[in-house]
Amino acid sequence: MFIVTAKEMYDIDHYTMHEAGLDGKILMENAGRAISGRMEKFMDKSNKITVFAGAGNNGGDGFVIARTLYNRSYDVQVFQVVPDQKITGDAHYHKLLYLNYGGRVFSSDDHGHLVSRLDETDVIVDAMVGIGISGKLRAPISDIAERINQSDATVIAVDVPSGLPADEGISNFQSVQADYTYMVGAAKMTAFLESTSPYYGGWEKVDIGFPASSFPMCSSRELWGEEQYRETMPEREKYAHKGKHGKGLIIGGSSKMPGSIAMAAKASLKAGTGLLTVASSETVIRMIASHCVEAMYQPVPESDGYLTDDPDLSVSDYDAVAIGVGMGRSNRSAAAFRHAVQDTNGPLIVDADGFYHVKPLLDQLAQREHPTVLTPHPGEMAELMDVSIPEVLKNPFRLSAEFAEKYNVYVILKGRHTLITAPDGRQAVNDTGNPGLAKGGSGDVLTGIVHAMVMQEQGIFQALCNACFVHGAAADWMVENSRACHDLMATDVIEGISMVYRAIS
Ligand SMILES: NC(=O)C1=CN([C@@H]2O[C@H](COP(=O)(O)OP(=O)(O)OC[C@H]3O[C@@H](n4cnc5c(N)ncnc54)[C@H](OP(=O)(O)O)[C@@H]3O)[C@@H](O)[C@H]2O)[C@@H](O)CC1
Ligand SMILES: [K+]
Repeated sequence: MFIVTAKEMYDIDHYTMHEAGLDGKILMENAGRAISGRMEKFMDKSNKITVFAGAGNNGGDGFVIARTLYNRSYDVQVFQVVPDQKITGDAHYHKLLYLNYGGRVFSSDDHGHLVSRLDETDVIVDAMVGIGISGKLRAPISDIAERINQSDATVIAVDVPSGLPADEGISNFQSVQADYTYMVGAAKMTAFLESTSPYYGGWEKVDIGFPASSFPMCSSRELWGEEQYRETMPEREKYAHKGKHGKGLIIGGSSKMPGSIAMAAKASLKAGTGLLTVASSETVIRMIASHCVEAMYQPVPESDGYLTDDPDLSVSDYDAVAIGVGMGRSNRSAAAFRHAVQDTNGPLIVDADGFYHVKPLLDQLAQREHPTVLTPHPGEMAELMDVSIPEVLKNPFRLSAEFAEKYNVYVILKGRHTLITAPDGRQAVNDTGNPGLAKGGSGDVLTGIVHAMVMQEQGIFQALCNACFVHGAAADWMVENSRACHDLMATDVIEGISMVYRAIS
């Protein structure tokens, strides 16, 4: 499923109508039919349905929904939230059809009727404003949005909840709070932002006949779910040997944080790494070796509990190197970090305290011949980019793309909707995961899975998307079967990896 901005959606729309030749009235018919069909699955004929219709094509969708349900004997009333003369074009055509079929349209200025109808309404359809919004919701629609939000009825939003644009970057907004949103044709960006996604309620995309080829032409952003995982995840070959699945190195750990690297190592092995070496101080290795007996261990010198550089550590011998987990922010480790950046001869994954060490080296990353992968959460991303955390949360798509392109890195911006970005601008939002993952250790486990995935045969971007998918799906499996979000531990997620591999292949 593609994720679009308003401009991209209008480009898809323009291509469909002017290149492919499908009439806009038919697109609108398809949108309204698809949404009313979905609504019928949870409604019965005793339900009273009230449609709020605006002037644009979003309102036009509302008139089709009203006509379709009215024609199937539902109790439907439409409240028009703009004067008659504002309804033009395809929306006007569908308003007339609705009237010709015998439907009735009321003005939302008739407050008495509006209030009494809302009192008896079971289902509200919000078709006031769609992706054509500009600025904050204006009166009288803003007042109606407030009334809708106070009502006990189930609120169904058409395309977006009125008040939300498709694009990221907003901070001052007022929106309808939907129970469920039917997004038309493609998912909209704001369905994945921390501040705006709750207004969508549950959601799904409805297909209305846009040509399949128009989406990749206009957007390079996808939602990554089971379908994409199944299509791209390589199968384990029957006669493969351990060398075929990657010889990996993880560097990190400090005496105060020995567990992080243990979890990353375990997750890497569980996710498929063929041969794994863990480079850390002897103190750390003593603490963790019995917890991950399958790994090999390479002691490096330490100072005051932090690892220091070992010039003899041949990082170039490994297929992929992950560095940073549990490493701490001591300058004693800076040389070890530089060593890894300069000499790694394959994908390099940087996480956690690694960001502190990588910041002065960002220009060097841009020169690396092999992929570099950074896996920050929003706080770390803000530090890397010298912006505020709210700024990252407001513009995750744009900032990730700018950073990835500037420094030639892949970025995994972690969060409820983890966002994966390639240096060439491709982006994917991971579709799995649950609040149980908001816990210490989750990131270490993800680093381990990413480390394993980049060594399996698949494109690097797909590898990162699949790593995020498996991480979230492992957590989902555990929460569905044996844990709750409250007690899910990072080590449980490692166990869950097996279940994902067994269940989905
Ligand atoms: N062919 C397609 O693309 C398809 C699109 N489809 C549907 O069309 C939708 C896009 O339609 P669209 O472009 O007509 O814009 P739309 O969202 O109805 O908004 C425009 C209206 O909003 C108003 N308005 C603006 N800002 C406002 C504010 N702050 N506060 C209050 N009002 C505000 C603005 O008023 P004005 O500024 O003109 O006075 C104007 O009346 C899309 O989301 C999908 O549902 C489907 O039918 C399938 C095919
Ligand atoms: K809407």
